[in-house]
Amino acid sequence: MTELTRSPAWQALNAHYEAMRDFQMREAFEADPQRFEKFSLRLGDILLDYSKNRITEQTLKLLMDLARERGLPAWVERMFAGEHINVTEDRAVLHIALRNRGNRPVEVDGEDVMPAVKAVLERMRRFTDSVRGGDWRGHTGEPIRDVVNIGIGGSDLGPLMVTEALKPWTREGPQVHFVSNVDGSHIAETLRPLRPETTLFVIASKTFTTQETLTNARTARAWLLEQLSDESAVARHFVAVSTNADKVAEFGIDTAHMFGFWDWVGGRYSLWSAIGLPIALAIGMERFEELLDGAHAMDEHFRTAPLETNLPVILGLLGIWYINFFGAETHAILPYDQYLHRFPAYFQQGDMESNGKRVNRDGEPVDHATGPVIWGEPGTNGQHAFYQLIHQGTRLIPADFLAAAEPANPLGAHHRILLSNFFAQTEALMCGRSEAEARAELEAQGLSGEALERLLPHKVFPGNRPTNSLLYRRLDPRTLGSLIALYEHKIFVQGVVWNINSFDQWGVELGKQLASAILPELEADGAVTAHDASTNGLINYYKQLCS
Ligand SMILES: O=P(O)(O)OC[C@H]1O[C@H](O)[C@H](O)[C@@H](O)[C@@H]1O
Repeated sequence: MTELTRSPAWQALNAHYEAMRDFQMREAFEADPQRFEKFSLRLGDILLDYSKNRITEQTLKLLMDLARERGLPAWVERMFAGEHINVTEDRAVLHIALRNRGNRPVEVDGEDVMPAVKAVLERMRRFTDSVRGGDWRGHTGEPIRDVVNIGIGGSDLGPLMVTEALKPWTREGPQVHFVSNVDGSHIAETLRPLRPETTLFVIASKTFTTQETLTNARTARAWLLEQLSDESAVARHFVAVSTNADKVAEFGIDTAHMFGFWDWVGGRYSLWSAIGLPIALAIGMERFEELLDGAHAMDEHFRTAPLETNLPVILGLLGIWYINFFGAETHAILPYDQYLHRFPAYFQQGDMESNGKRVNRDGEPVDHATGPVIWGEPGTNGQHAFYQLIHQGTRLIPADFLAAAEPANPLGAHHRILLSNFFAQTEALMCGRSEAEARAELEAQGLSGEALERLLPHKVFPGNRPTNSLLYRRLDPRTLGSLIALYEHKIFVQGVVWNINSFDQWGVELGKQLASAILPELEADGAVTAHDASTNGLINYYKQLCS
C-alpha cells in the first residue's frame, strides 16, 4: 500500500464508505429540511449546490481530514509562492500570476514576475486596440477582418472555448478562427472563405516546436505569399505567441511581433497569458481583463477561504469520494448553455492531461485511481443522446450542471424551457422513480396485468445519482473567468491528494516520437518491416492503397 492508501484519513473514508452503501439522498432530503442550506455555497453570484451528493456532514469532515492530512493548505501556499512544484520539469506553476490583479508581488526564484506580466498585457492592449481600431493594416493597406489562430492543445483549446463562450462580446472585433489539426482539411476549410489582404495569423505555441502548428503555419505563409507575392507581407500578417524567441525568429516571424510568456505557465493553463491574444482580439482588452478579474476572484477565494467553504476544495474532494471510494470512472460536465459548448472539451485537456498519471511525485506507482475521464455536451442536447445511460445505466457518473439565470439571447420561453430542464434533470437523477411510483404511473395510463408487469422494470429509475449544480446570473467574461479558475483549482486539489504532478505531460511524448520515425517510412518506397505485425500491416496496406 502507498502512504496515501495507508493513511488514517483514507482508511477512515474506506470505513465510512462501507457505512454509506445504503445511503439514499432522497431520504436524506426528507429527513433534513436544511440539507440544501448545509451543502450549498455562494461566491459572488455563483451558487454551488452540492447537496445532491451521497454525503453527510461526516463524509465532508472525513474528506477535509484527508485534505489536511495531505497538506493541501501548504501546497496551495507553495503554488502561490512560486515554488517549483512541477518537479519533473523543475518549474513553478503560476498561472495565478497572470491574473493577479492586485499589487501583490509574485516571485519566482527571487524575482517578482508581475512587472513582466503587466508589460505583456500592455503590449497586448496596444496591439489589440490597433487591430480592432483599424490602425493595424495588412500589406496592401486594408484593415484586418479575420484572425486565424494556429495552435494546438493548450495553445488552441482555451482561446477557442473562451471566444465561443463570449460570442455576444465579439461583435465589434475581427472574426477569429482556429486551426489546430494537422489534417490539411482544417486549414483548407478555414482559409477557403478568407482573403489574405485582411487576414492576420497568430501562431501560438509555447515551445514553437510543435509539428502540427509549424506545419499549419508554413501552409498559412505559403497561402499568403501565393497571393500577395511579397516576403515582406509576412510582417503585417503574422504574429507569434511563444516562450521561444529563437524558434520564432527561425520560423521567419520578427520577434518585435512576438508576445512572450514564461515556462511557469503550463500550456493547458495558458489562456490567461498572451496565448489569450485571439480572445482579446475578439472581445477587446477590457473584456479580457474582466476575464482575468473573475479568475483572480476565484484565486483569492481558493487561497484564503477555509477548506470547508472553499468551492474548488469541495468539488475536488467530492470527485475523490466518487473516484476512489465508489469507483466512478468518468465525470460529466454538462453546461446548459450553448455558448459553453467547448467547455467540457477544454477541461478534457485541463483535467486529463493534468491528472492522468500512474506514478506519484516520487515516481512510485499509485495503488488507487487518479484522474477521471472527463466528458460532456451542452444540455439539452445530451438529454436526447446519452443521459439514458446516466439515468438507468449500470455506471455511477457524477455530473456537474452549469447554467446562467439570464439568457444571452432573450427569445420568448427559450430560456425558461432550458432551465426547467436544468432543474428537472438533477432532480430526476437524485430522486429517481421507485417501483411503486412507476406502477402507479402505468396504472394511471390504464395498464394492468401482464402488460404492466412487463413494462414495469424498464420504467424504474434507481436515482441516488450525484450531481453538482452551478447557477449564476449570466455568462459574462468575469463569471467565465471564475468558472474556469474553479475547475483549474479543483484539478490541483485532486493532484495534491493523490500526490501526483498535475503539471507535466510525459504521456504525449511516445506517440510523437513514433510518428516521427514513421513519417519517413511513409515517404520511402518498399514494404515496412520495422514494427510489430499489426503496425507493419497497417502501414503497408496504406501504401498499397496510395500506390
Ligand atoms: O504550445 P505548444 O508548445 O505548441 O504545445 C501544444 C500542446 O502540445 C503538447 O503535446 C502538450 O501535450 C500540450 O500540453 C500542449 O498544450
